Amino acid sequence: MDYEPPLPEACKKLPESSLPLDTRTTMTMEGKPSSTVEISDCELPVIDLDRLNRTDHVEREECMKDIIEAAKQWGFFQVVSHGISQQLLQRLLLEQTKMFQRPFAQKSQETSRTCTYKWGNPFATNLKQLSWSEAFHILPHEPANMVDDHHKCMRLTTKAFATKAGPLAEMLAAILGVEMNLKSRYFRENCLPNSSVVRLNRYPPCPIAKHVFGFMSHSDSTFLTIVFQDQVGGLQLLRDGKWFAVKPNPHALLVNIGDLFQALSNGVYKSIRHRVVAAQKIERFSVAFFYVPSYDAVIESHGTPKVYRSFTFREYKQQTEKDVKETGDKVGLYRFLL
Ligand SMILES: O=C(O)CCC(=O)C(=O)O
Ligand SMILES: [Fe+2]
Repeated sequence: MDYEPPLPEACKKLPESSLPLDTRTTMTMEGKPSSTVEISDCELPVIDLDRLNRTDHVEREECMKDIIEAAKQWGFFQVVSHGISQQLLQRLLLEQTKMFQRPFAQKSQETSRTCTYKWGNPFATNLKQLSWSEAFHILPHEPANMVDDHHKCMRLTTKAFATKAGPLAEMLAAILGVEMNLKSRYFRENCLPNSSVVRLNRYPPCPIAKHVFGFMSHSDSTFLTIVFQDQVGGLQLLRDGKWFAVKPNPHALLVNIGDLFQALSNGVYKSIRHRVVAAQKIERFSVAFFYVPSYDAVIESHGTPKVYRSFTFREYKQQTEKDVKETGDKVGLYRFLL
């Protein structure tokens, strides 16, 4: 199909990586990824955010405690009653599908400051680093250069989603910040709507799913990430040295702690490595909302003794981009250890 990025050709140019056993998966009848014995499902905490609206303050505080505990113990959790309607999420999925169904040649030209098309990993040094996927990186609140009607609908829907996801992220971040006596205005001042980023992800069917990931193992360079995924599955997270599959929950959004919150909390909240296993016969879609600050924001560890030195978000981005260019992967927070 002329809309597929040339992932098979990119694979041929890369050496095989020796994948550890735990990365193997088998396929179900429908070609969905399913775990072999090495990978178990994990029951991520599901937090009902409606409890924050209760008049009973004990209920509200219990809910905040659950959020804080999930961020400490898991670094990943699910939220329901999150305030983003199913209608909007389904529209986003539809618009995203249409964007990806345009010819590859047309998608590749999408390189404006506010919307960039990416596929694979141009800096991969082996198959394990390739990422069998394509994505649009969008600055949802910036004025867009609307190329066509598809584009226009996708941008408007992405903006509507970000308009809801931003305040949701800010509320969760503020709750998590209380635990480390962070000033209540820290996130409001540093994470303005126009610094957030949305990534629309598509994972094409992958004939060599045993040799390549849909999305290589990584942690997010964010405070928080909010993910909406379809029902295909494939997301896995690393916990106590073992990979676990995250079962899609149609009513929930996923929330994960990113590197910046791990640094800010002096390592109390965990930015967990995660990856996506490719499916052999079906495509998968997801949308990630990245809650990040402006480039000048200072990330300073709150705790003693400090584990990380202070850095600006600009410094962090520059360092991770340099590492990715040189090695195919980012080193991340390790670079900022004291
Ligand atoms: O597709 C997913 O479920 C996760 C995507 C992801 O990890 C990311 O975009 O950073
Ligand atoms: Fe991620």
